[in-house]
Amino acid sequence: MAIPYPHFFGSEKSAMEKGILVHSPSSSSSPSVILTQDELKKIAAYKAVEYVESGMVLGLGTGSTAKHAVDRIGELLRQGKLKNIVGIPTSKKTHEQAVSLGIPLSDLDSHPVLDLAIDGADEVDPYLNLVKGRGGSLLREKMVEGACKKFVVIVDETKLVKYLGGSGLAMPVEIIPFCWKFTAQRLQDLFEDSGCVAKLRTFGEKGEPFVTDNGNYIVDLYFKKDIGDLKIASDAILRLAGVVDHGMFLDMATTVIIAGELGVTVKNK
Ligand SMILES: O=C(CO)[C@H](O)[C@H](O)COP(=O)(O)O
Repeated sequence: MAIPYPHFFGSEKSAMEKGILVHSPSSSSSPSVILTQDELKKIAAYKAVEYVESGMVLGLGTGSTAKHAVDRIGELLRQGKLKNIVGIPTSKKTHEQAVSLGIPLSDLDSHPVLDLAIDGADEVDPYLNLVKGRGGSLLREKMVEGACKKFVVIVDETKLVKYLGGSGLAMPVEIIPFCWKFTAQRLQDLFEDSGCVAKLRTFGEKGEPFVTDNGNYIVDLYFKKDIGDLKIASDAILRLAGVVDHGMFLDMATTVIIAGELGVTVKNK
């Protein structure tokens, strides 16, 4: 059940202190809350940071939701409320953000086991399987988050889907640049029955290929129908030479925090 915002923050006043817009219609004793999508992301992120304890080795996610969590960790370190944190960033962008906030950083070579990772997601299914990587960082995210004892996912409610691929938006696959058209075609053929269309991710007016932090390309898969058994789909993609990894994060999330219009819901595995 969702915890409504004023209750979630302790009171309407403390919700406002945290920068959350709360309206109390004079005709009603129960206040309503109007929140932007970014405010919802921030609420989920702040809730996740409550799981962080001093001395932890932390996976730092990538994207607009994870950014709020990293900012909050930096703030708590600055205030002395958290101490001895070691962060392992999941992208160059998050690395830069963490450095700017003074968060001490390390890597998986030095810290192969992490206490906790916090990251956003593009889709969350009812079994807490995820699609990630629309921000292009899926490979490092999967490496870091796969090495964590706990993986807390933070989303606003628009990310909830009945099945992965169900949003109609991209399911990213990281591939090597060599003969990318060949690999993209093989990926599309693999999911022909689901009406799959594979598109190279590009950016800018000239449509340059988007290049990941690892020097690879991303092919986005769009499905018209459910792709069925996710483990079978995952294995089939990973068997293709030329594929590095895909954005399905199966059975990895231990907790998902969902911020919605009516409040925050925490789902545990
Ligand atoms: O997987 C990711 C980046 O590779 C992001 O976590 C995902 O795209 C969600 O992003 P946002 O929080 O901006 O909605």
